[in-house]
Amino acid sequence: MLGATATPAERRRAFREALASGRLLQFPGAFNALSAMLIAEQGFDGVYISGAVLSAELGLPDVGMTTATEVSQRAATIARNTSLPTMVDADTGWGGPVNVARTVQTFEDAGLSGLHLEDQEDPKRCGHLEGKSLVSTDDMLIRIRAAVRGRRDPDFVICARTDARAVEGLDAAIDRAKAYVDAGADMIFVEALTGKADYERFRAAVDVPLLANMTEFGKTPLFTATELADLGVNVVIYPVTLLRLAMGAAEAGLAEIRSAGTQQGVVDRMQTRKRLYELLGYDEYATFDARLANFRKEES
Ligand SMILES: C[C@](O)(C(=O)O)[C@H](CC(=O)O)C(=O)O
Ligand SMILES: [Mg+2]
Repeated sequence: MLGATATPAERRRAFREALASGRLLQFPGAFNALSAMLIAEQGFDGVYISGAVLSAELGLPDVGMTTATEVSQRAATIARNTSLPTMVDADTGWGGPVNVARTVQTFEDAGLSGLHLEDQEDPKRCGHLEGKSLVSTDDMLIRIRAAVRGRRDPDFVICARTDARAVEGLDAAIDRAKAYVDAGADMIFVEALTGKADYERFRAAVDVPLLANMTEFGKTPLFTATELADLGVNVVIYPVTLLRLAMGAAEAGLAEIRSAGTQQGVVDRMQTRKRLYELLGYDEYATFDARLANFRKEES
């Protein structure tokens, strides 16, 4: 009830401890607070907050048009409603070094547990599309150092994403990742790898936690959790999965109403009112304030 029971500091500590355990942590992407609550209820390790999803939610392509304020407000709403650690996509950090430092502080204040910054040039794009261009390694090091300087809670995780695999090749991507770690990155997001051999090379070369992106319709095969754990990956995100599932169901439902003139045929695919109320914890609110108890008569 009333959102997270753990403080942001406790969640950051828990995230650090979970990372140190070496086991694979699964972070599905939440498209709103309610989906984050579902992720927690289903026993996942954390919640990912995707730039692609937030831009789509605003009706925009994922090309860096969102503002730090828009993302932090939405991220804060999600973080407030889960006791799990939350990782947010900070794209290219929204500007130069001082902006990046401020971005880190904004996300700390928003209750997040960590963020990732990528080495693309603006306008950035989805890491699985063609035509990406990167900033130089030196410029990315400036970004990372600025993020580290801005951080006030040492448990806040600063993850550096490299998009270099698809642009400069595997060796260059590994060299960049090592330099990013030397500059203070706590974790490396290895974007758009093409197979297990790529992960093996990264794992052997880099000794901080690795994050794998299991986005659908991209360059990376959809490896299972067991496969990723065997590769030594520490965090796996499923960034857009819930949005894609929900939008697929919404499209089918709208088509059904248009063709049948009623939603009756798709009611059995819906989350029921009862499940929604369970997830939102209506009963706990009713216990907190007896005047709310009459909500409980709904059974379907
Ligand atoms: C992880 C990602 O940065 C995101 O914003 O969720 C995207 C996901 C996607 O577009 O499928 C990415 O660039 O991989
Ligand atoms: Mg993104």
